[in-house]
Amino acid sequence: MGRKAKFTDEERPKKGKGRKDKRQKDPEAPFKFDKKVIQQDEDDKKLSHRQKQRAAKRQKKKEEWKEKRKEIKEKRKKKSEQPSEEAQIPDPKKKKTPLSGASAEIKNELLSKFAGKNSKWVKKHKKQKDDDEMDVDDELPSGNDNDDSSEEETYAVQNLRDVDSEEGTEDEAEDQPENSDQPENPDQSENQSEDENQESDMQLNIASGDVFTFPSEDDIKSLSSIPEIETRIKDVLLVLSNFNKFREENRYRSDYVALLTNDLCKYFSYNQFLMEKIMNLFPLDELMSFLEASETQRPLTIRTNSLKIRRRDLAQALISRGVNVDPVGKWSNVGLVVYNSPVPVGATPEYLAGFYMLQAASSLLPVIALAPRENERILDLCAAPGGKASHIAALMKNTGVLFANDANKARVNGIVGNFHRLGITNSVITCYDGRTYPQVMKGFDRILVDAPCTGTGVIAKDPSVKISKDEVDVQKCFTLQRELLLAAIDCLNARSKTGGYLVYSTCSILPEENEAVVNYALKKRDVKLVPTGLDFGTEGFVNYRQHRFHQSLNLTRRFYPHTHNMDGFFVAKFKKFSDVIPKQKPNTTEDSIDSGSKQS
Ligand SMILES: C[S@@+](CC[C@H](N)C(=O)[O-])C[C@H]1O[C@@H](n2cnc3c(N)ncnc32)[C@H](O)[C@@H]1O
Repeated sequence: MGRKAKFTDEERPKKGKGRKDKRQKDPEAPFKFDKKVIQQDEDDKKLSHRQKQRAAKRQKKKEEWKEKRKEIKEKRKKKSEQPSEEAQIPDPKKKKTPLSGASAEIKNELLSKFAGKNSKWVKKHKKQKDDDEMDVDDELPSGNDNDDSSEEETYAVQNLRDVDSEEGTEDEAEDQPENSDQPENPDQSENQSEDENQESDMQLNIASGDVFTFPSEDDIKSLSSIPEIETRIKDVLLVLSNFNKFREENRYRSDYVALLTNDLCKYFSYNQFLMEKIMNLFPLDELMSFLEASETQRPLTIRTNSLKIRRRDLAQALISRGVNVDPVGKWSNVGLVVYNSPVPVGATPEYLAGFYMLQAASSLLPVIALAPRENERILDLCAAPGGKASHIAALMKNTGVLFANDANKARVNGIVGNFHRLGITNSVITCYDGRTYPQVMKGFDRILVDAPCTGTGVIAKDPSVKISKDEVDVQKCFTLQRELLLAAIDCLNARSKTGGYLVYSTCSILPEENEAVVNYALKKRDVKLVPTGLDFGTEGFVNYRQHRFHQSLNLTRRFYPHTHNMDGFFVAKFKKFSDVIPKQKPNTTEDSIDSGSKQS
């Protein structure tokens, strides 16, 4: 591909205005041109109040960035004058990422960053391992006094496309190639200094070496080797990291984004639909972290069946068989991570005796949020094969009644088998379409809706998701999810003395299946969101691209493989106030968001 064009730090020659340029006004002009004041005045007249606020915010950010970049550059310069041994000796312990092996220093910098978040988690976890006594084995939920919360990283919804859309439509952005260099992700404060470091590193690389030249159509078509794609991904990431500086003349951000999407699809074997969905969710560096984390399965975890054994005793029994286990974290008093095992963990005598259930760490979360109590009447609407339902039964200490339902007959057999093995005696297992459950039974104190979904949070477990999902699948899922959620709310007893709570969860990371479904229910029933009780995880989206959800959506929680070292997961907890069905509002913008028609 046509590489080797060199960029210098010098100003680019000013280009004449193209056709589109003339048509569109330039939102960045106040920060860019010499005619600063005049332009500012002009724009002030044209911009709305909100646009002006945004512009002012962006300018402030940009100035801060400039200052910081300067500082970082100086620091780096000093550092590079005294080369450290560390920088020259490769660390053999460093995690090998799927993108390792490509040539540029840029890539190493980026990669060390990608691996960094998980390694932080791992390190912390190791430290916790020492601290976390095996005898933290109360039978009740721990209340999630989780130290992991300090590691929690909140990410802005913004990403490449959002940066564009903040300026207006994507088309508008395309029309203004000169000015599309926004400070990326202004809300992403936690990652900002890391990003700055990274960017300054990349700039130094640029100053000293090759720079990416946009490939021709033929090059794109003919390119097939993975290392070449890998290098190009790095190059395009670099260009996008400082678009004004590194872009090619007459190339728009959208050209690079399209190229990146195409290459990421090839490199990670996704269809374009899902890759675009994921790109909409994360800023660039986080996108890479997510994609890489989704290539590796999360650690195997098991849940101690507290009806039969204490976690400490189970751990001892397994350790004596050579199974290396550790508490999953302070947030759970029943979860154990299995590091390695000389025997199949699903066939040990302890397993057959019902001492534990094989369960992903993420699947403990909705039950912790549900917080079942003894002697309650609880429904698990989509229960098969019974992982979460059996956890609920254990927390109920086999008292009260647990209704475990699933629409799939074959899968219901799985519930029966597991409940027998685990010694659950307080359950009624049913096989109904959950949407019809209000006609079967009502008046539950608590309900779990662990809804069927696209599985975009568990790509590592089921890589077929990468190529098998399309828009229709997503629509089918969120339609069913909405119906199941409304039916479940109708089954809930608003006057329950102990409860009136419902937890909605999915193993999808798509807002269409999560925040949008929850937002829909908030309008259709007399329910409110309450805190999940999970003090780690990332807040659910209140703003997602052009969509605006109810403010309380920040009480929901998102979990990601790259940030929490668990499958991608979503948890929301509702409290029901009455059986009143709110009057249908006339169609508003938000209604169209809820209908999913605007989801892109
Ligand atoms: C994510 S899985 C549930 C996993 C389960 N909660 C556990 O922890 O083991 C979703 C389940 O929903 C069931 N399902 C799909 N459509 C349903 C419907 N209309 N009513 C009830 N269950 C349904 C599927 O058969 C599947 O078992």
